[in-house]
Amino acid sequence: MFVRKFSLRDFRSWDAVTVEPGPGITLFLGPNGHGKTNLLEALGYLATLSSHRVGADAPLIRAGAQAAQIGATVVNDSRELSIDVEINDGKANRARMNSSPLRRPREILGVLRGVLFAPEDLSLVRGDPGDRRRFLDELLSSRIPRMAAVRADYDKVLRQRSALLKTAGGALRRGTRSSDGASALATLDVWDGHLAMHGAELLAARMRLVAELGPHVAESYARIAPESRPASIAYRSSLGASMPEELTDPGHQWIREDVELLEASFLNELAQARPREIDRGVCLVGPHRDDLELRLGDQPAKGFASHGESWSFALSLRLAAFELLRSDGTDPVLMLDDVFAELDRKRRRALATVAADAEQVLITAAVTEDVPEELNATRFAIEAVDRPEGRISTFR
Ligand SMILES: Nc1ncnc2c1ncn2[C@@H]1O[C@H](COP(=O)(O)OP(=O)(O)OP(=O)(O)O)[C@@H](O)[C@H]1O
Repeated sequence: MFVRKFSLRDFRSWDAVTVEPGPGITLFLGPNGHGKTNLLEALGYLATLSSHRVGADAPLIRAGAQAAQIGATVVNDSRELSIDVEINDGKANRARMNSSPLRRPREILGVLRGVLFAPEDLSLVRGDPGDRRRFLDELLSSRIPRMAAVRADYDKVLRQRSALLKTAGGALRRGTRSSDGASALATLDVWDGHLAMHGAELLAARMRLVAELGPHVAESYARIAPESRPASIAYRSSLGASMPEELTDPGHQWIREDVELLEASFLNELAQARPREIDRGVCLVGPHRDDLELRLGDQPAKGFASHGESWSFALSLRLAAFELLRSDGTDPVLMLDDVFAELDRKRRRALATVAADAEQVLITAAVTEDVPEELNATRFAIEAVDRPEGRISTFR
């Protein structure tokens, strides 16, 4: 797969630009802060509907503008598809495919499959579980676009159920069964059912993903840091003792009934956790509480891995995602945001080997010396110029 053309309007520091990168390697060069990462961030947004740098959409809209637009024409197996997204300030975003409006932006997921590796990825190793859950869910939605809807449904139920837990908890603490509290308790069972249904589907998909990703992570890490200890990953579920043990075996062959089994286990764990949940007013069980455990040898990477090991692990996770998407039959677009300067010679070479072989690679760097020579690239020089409307990025 490759992006034949992409256009931005009022995205970050870009007012209007169209880029035709072509397959192979493209290098975006320019001084710090001149708008290189903004280009990859925009493509990353088309691939995942989120930024790898910020949680909210507002900073993506150019200062002074009302909306940002990102569009791309993607070539996959000689078939072209165009997608575009309008990011709005204060109202819902909109998306189109081949110029036809879509009901929901998430319907474009899966069209552009990309793997973006950036300095922020250190948080995959050192950050909160939420960063790792996001990594898994974005990869899931890229491989199985329907999973974005499952995640959205789960989140919706989670919000409703959490609100109910607070109402129920408040009523019980006051010692009176106000009508609000009583009806909250009565309807919790129904919400438990919804949460377990969507949650089991998400959980099963994540567990299968981790089982498939594991060997790729171990292999990538061994290639990047052969002198280090072996790297492994495991899914840590909040179902605790209710989790059926056979499902945790990475070699387990999943069948439809396994999801039903997970759903029953989920309900069981919810029943046990209910007094604690009502007491604390939060939902303590489910995929929103889970983590992807990263280990080096027999130690957790978080808190134990050195800076270099953490970088290698983060890179291995992204390379594993790349290999997994590739094994599905399509090379994803590989985006490397200012990462070579952070890597030592050996790790640069390992990354360069993968990049040299990918269908399309988009790289940002401050200077050409940062990029390994073997990545012979088409180059675009970027600079920011001061205009009455602000500092705007352009191609030199
Ligand atoms: N919403 C926005 N509106 C206007 N300009 C913005 C907006 N968000 C960010 N910028 C500008 O974009 C620039 C940063 O761009 P970017 O992160 O792409 O830099 P870069 O070239 O990748 O730099 P580095 O090499 O340091 O990573 C900054 O000058 C910042 O002020």
